[in-house]
Amino acid sequence: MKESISHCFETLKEKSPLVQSITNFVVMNNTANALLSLGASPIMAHAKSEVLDMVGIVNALVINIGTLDEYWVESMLLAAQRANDLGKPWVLDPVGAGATPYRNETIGKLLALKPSVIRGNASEILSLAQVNIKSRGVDSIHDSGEAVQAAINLSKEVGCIVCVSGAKDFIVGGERVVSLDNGHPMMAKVTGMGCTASAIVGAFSGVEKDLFLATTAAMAVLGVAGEIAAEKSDGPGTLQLHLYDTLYNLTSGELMKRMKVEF
Ligand SMILES: Nc1ncnc2c1ncn2[C@@H]1O[C@H](COP(=O)(O)OP(=O)(O)OP(=O)(O)O)[C@@H](O)[C@H]1O
Ligand SMILES: Cc1ncsc1CCO
Ligand SMILES: [Mg+2]
Repeated sequence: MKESISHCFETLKEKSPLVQSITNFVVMNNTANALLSLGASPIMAHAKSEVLDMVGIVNALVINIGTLDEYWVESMLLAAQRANDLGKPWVLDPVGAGATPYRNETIGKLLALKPSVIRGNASEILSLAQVNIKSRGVDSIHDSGEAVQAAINLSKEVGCIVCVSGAKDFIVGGERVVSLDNGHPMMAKVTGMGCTASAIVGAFSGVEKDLFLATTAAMAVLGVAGEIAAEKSDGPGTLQLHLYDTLYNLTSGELMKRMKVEF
């Protein structure tokens, strides 16, 4: 698996996938910069007048409901349907799932369109799997390990790959589960680190057809880059900056050496 992940990483650098994000106002800049540093090419586009054409030219689509509103939700549904029609992968980041009825209703509509990959924190994945939980905004109040069974159920129900992020990241494809033990607690103190994770999952999905592998590779790269960056940082501000530099300079050798992956 480590070799396949490393190969995926090389392919991404070589192909520089174009990734469309319909994402939230908070993280547009962070995620675009992270994708560029990694070697992918970001485009943020949500106008209903262009969304169908845009999905036509990109390698993957990421839909993140962080700062959703009525207009944006219509764009998201149009874009997801278009990606399905064209057989292109799309990633759902269900930010703040469970926090309000409007978020839940929107997530229901997006789930009906069957995302290729769902990436969320533990509280969000528990909420999507309809485990009756309380959620408190965008930050998880559960450990990722608590949401693994929910992720398995969700993966089977929707027929997609599910990633639960947190101290450990779990990637689930039906009965297959992989865990990654990289990263650093300070990563949770930079806004939109999870949104960046989802964007990177989009980038890998744009170059690797095996979406279980693509998702695992994406989370391994962010985990490894995050922990290297954290070692050089005094706090979340410099972590954000060091993350770009680390993504830019990361080699497949360093990735292989640092990656802690378990079945
Ligand atoms: N305690 C931790 N230890 C190691 N890595 C962590 C920890 N918490 C988060 N991470 C890493 O941070 C990244 C983002 O995951 P997180 O679960 O915090 O996303 P999120 O809650 O959706 O974030 P946001 O909503 O701010 O975008 C992942 O790569 C994850 O592995
Ligand atoms: C803080 C915040 N609020 C809506 S989206 C977002 C970014 C982290 O998910
Ligand atoms: Mg999130």
